[in-house]
Amino acid sequence: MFFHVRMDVQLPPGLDAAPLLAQEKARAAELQRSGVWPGLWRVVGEYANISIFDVPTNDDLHEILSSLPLFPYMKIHVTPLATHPSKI
Ligand SMILES: O=C(O)C[C@H]1C=CC(=O)O1
Repeated sequence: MFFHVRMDVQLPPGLDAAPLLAQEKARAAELQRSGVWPGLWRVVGEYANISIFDVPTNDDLHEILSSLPLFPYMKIHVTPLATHPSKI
């Protein structure tokens, strides 16, 4: 099942984010290599991304998103995707 996910990152001022960003990058790479995170784009001009996740259930997606080291600092909006009847 595909999900369109937008993540907006808001780091608190004064936080030393370097270790967190390194952990996030490693976790994102792991999830991309495993195939569950097939799409990841930066939103131009914003500290945000648009992602596609391919996971079996809502619960799986929640588990993955909440495992991200930046999860406490992101506003996340999820759109579940269904097959379009006109898709060939
Ligand atoms: O930078 C971001 O958009 C937040 C997050 C998503 C992937 C990643 O490496 O960091």
